Amino acid sequence: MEGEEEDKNLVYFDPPLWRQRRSFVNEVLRESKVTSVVDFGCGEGSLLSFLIQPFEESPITRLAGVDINREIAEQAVENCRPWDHDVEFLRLTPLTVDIYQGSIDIADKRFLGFDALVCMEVVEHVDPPVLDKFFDIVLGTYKPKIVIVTTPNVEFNVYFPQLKYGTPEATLRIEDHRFEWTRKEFQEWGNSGAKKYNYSVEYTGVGKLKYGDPAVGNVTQIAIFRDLNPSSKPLLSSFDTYEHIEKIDFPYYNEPDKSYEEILETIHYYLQFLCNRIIDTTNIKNDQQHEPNRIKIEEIWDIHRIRQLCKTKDKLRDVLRSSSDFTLLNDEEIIVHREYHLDSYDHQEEDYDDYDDDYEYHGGDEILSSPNYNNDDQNWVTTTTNTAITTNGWPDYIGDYDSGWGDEGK
Ligand SMILES: C[S@@+](CC[C@H](N)C(=O)[O-])C[C@H]1O[C@@H](n2cnc3c(N)ncnc32)[C@H](O)[C@@H]1O
Ligand SMILES: [Mg+2]
Repeated sequence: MEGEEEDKNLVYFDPPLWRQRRSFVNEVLRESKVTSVVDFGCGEGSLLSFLIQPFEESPITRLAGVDINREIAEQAVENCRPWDHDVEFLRLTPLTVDIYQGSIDIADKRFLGFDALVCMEVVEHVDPPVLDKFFDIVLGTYKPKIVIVTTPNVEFNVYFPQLKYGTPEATLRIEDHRFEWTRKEFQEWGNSGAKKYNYSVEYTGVGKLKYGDPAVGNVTQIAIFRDLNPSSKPLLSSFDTYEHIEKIDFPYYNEPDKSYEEILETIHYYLQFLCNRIIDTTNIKNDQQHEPNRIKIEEIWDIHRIRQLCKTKDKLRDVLRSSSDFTLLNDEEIIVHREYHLDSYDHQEEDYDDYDDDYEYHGGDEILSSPNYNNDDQNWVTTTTNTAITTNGWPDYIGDYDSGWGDEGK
């Protein structure tokens, strides 16, 4: 920018480090297609709440967090509760979140069988006798498919002058740290566990400075362990228990399957708006190529209610194929052989009436219906909007709060 000199000595991370860490973990879990995740040393639930995502974005159905500090674990419970929009826009799959108070040097039977375990910025906070048990419990006993451990990279401390890294007066990033490892130390520790319990391990990290020396590495170092022998038996056979604080059940959509005819009726209902460009779910309004009766499958799929009814895009295609009102041009587009006259359309009032109470929590037996509009009958809510408001990450104020030990890499 003109007139502004960028301060090349500034230590800040863009995006903020807390976001880089959580996003990285989320990406790895997603690529690994895990459906259940334990957060070991979960703190106030920063990662857990980040992993609570709209149903179409994440296959995770089971989350658990454990922290040694009761108050902090109770905070995690509060941060992982469903929001109003989780009730308004129901997930297609169930999701439960269990929060426990307990220490990571204790094995609890209920933690066997999870796909993934994450231990983010925790190992450097525990004393040697606790850390000594880490691999026996995590890789030897819980044996998840994938384990992600993050911890500070002490070599990066050269960028925090106040820590006097490399001098006899060197201090750690925060007082509670028992140690901060070099990359070599972290890798020796990780390799020992991987070798003992037949896991592969790869090392990476997040958080680099724009003008920093790449040789110093990332501010946060990360190990990813993957089980090479999933059929081996758990090492420990005696278990203790963490104290269960709360089980949080997310409401989800579990209406019994509807017939093709019923689904088609709903599809026509939405198509009248799509064809007349009253709602536009994919922002193709300005696409000059667009013909009114030529609709992309993606546009129909973007409608929350259609996803509830069809569950998969393939089923949506099947339903469309079953009707002579449509020709599928390819797998991605249809031609609609019907004219919709909006003036004569009679609003589906009965659905509105049911709107407020027509949902239920996981486990009940009432049928769910989550119409895809809000209480204002003029105001149609498309999934594009919907996704934006159902992203269950941190509210901004928690992001700010978190930056205390996030942005500085602590
Ligand atoms: C720096 S915080 C990290 C929290 C969280 N993983 C995150 O990244 O947002 C370290 C957490 O580890 C927890 N902790 C420390 N020792 C523990 C132990 N032995 N067992 C379980 N949690 C522990 C602390 O209470 C604290 O919440
Ligand atoms: Mg720390």
